[in-house]
Amino acid sequence: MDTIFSVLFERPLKPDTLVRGRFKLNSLIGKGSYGLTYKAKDLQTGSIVVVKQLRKRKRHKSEEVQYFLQEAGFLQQFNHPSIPQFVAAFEEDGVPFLVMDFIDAPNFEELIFNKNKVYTEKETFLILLDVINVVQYFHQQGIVHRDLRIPNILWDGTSIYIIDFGLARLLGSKPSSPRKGKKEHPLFRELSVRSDFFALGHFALFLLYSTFEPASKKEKSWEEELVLSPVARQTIRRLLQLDQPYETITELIIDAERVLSGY
Ligand SMILES: Nc1ncnc2c1ncn2[C@@H]1O[C@H](COP(=O)(O)OP(=O)(O)OP(=O)(O)O)[C@@H](O)[C@H]1O
Repeated sequence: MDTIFSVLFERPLKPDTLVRGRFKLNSLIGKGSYGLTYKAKDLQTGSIVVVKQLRKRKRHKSEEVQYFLQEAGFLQQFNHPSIPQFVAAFEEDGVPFLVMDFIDAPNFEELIFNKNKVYTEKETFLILLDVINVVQYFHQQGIVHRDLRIPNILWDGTSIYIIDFGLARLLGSKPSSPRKGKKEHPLFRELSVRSDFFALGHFALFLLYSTFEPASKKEKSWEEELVLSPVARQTIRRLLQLDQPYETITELIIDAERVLSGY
């Protein structure tokens, strides 16, 4: 039986644990509030996979289990080279697991802050356009990601990947309870395509700021600090909903292409 202690201080499964007689765990790669994530080997196919395990304290909350299964359902439904391929979803000893392909690419948080990569306006908009094409794929299926942050967007130098559909929702579904203890701008979690556009505005700013060298200690706004072409600035203003927000992704694609046509 689970004690309160074992639920609150859940230990990750040990390396070499065999889950479902098929997935051999290698290392723990993430410990979020919702689950534990491992890199593992699929002994059936020989591929490297990611195994997500829902946390004990979430297993008794039907809403959390439902969202965990929903993430599995979305991955199963998707068939896109830039989204991890679904491998399996199952329960073992009452614990829900989700398995997907491992994507061997760094995310933009690592690229910018650990590898000190820098992105010009042109590079930023080329990458942004690739991200937008993937976002368009799931928006067309009525799904919003709601967590398009730099750790969830990966880049192997050639291709973009979007991971972590844990907060993704169907447009028109019932909003879930706000995440406890998380201070976040309400626009990030809005159940509309605008929340993904808002996040893409921040994503673009992270890339653009990689070239920024502060000239003074005084903090200024991004519009004062970054040297951008007028159309790039306008696109970001609309993504951040400082000007008329984009209603559809097609309008956004047109503007991103306009930025690139200036080069
Ligand atoms: N399919 C995948 N391929 C490669 N790495 C992945 C994949 N899915 C997740 N990861 C990596 O595993 C780690 C854990 O990811 P996870 O989605 O569980 O979220 P988290 O960031 O730990 O938690 P939270 O989203 O709750 O803050 C992250 O470093 C993420 O980059």
